[in-house]
Amino acid sequence: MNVALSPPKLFVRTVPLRDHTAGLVSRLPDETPLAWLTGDEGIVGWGEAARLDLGSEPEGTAPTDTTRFSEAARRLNGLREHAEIADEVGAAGTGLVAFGTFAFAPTSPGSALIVPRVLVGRRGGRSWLTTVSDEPGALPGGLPHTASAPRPVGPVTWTRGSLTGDAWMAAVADTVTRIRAGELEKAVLARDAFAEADSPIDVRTLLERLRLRFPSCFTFSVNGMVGATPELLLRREGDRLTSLVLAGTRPRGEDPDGDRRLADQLLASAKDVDEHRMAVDSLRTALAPLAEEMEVPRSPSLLQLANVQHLATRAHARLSPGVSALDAVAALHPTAAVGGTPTDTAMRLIAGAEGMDRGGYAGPVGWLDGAGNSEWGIALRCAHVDGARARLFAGGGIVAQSEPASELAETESKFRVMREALTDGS
Ligand SMILES: C=C(O[C@H]1C=CC=C(C(=O)O)[C@@H]1O)C(=O)O
Repeated sequence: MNVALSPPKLFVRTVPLRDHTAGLVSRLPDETPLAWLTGDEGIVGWGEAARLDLGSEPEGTAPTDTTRFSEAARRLNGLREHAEIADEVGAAGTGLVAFGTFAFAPTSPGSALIVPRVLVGRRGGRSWLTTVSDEPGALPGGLPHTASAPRPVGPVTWTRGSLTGDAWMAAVADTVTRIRAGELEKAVLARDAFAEADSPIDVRTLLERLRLRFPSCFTFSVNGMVGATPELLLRREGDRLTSLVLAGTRPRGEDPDGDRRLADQLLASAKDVDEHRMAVDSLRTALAPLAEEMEVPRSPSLLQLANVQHLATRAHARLSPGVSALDAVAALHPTAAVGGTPTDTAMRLIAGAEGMDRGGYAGPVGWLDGAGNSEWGIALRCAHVDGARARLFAGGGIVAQSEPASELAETESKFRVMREALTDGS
């Protein structure tokens, strides 16, 4: 684990921004853009006023170890205590904001919190600009640059992932056998795929395509992880927590009748309802010790996206005094929508069966401000983008009735999100 040096003193200023016309993505320069967007709203940032890299734990560490989250909280508090903040807006996402991404497994590298030099936000008809400087009085009152236009991605070459389709289906079959033998109830198995463009991928192009095609999802870019996830691990506003649990999937139909048939099948499928129930149970169990009140609907509803439809449960809770967003993230991750049931057994199975390290895939991704407001998605429908290369991820929940070929098809539907973002219009 990194040992924190004395945190830098940051001078933070948030001012209202009068120009509401420009889209948030169009504000971004092309280098290492930070983003959390829902449709036209959200926050974007660039530059690094502070970067907290959180180390990985040694092999053999318990798969549910939460050191990276407590380390993040401790170091972020250090930054906040030293910061001088002048916030003229005072809304969720103003003042000292950090974007973050956490690895799925405690032993994987890549967890980091980043405080951008510049942040632009928009929500509910208000826009704001936050600038972060190391010197008092050095804060610009307006936007410090004009962004260049996003570049098209160009031709992309695809190569297969860590496992072939057949090897991955064999891993699913083996998992089903272990589930039927009573070793566990559910495990979520994922696969990867690689794309290589002929020049560095402009993340802003991906962000714009993703937010337009998936306006109800959370389109993100943090530390190389880029995607549009439908799954909200948690939103914290004051003492209120909201979570959107997803598990259970069908593709979208070719026409309205076919689509409705697939939706009805999903809602009536004992296999999918059971898979979903386990994800909701894992949230309820993790949240109970942190919450004074909890409201979790008894049965799931339907969430339809451009590529797939899911069983969905929106849960609400009032957090007990003193429970921070990162406390809740540490408690909730990994839900059984990305891990399994029981969690520990599923995490060990995942580490052995997938033939790859998930990195930030299926880990928490999001942001938090100094007032405790925060949004964290589960990094799904995403890729790790590094220069001209992108590594895509997709997975599915495996239960006793799962069939390897349909699970493989489901991962293909989920890969479409990033495949199309990388190839649309080129
Ligand atoms: C693991 C993924 O999706 C999860 C979220 C929604 C539905 C899921 C499912 O039906 O298997 C998964 O639990 C993924 O997109 O890679």
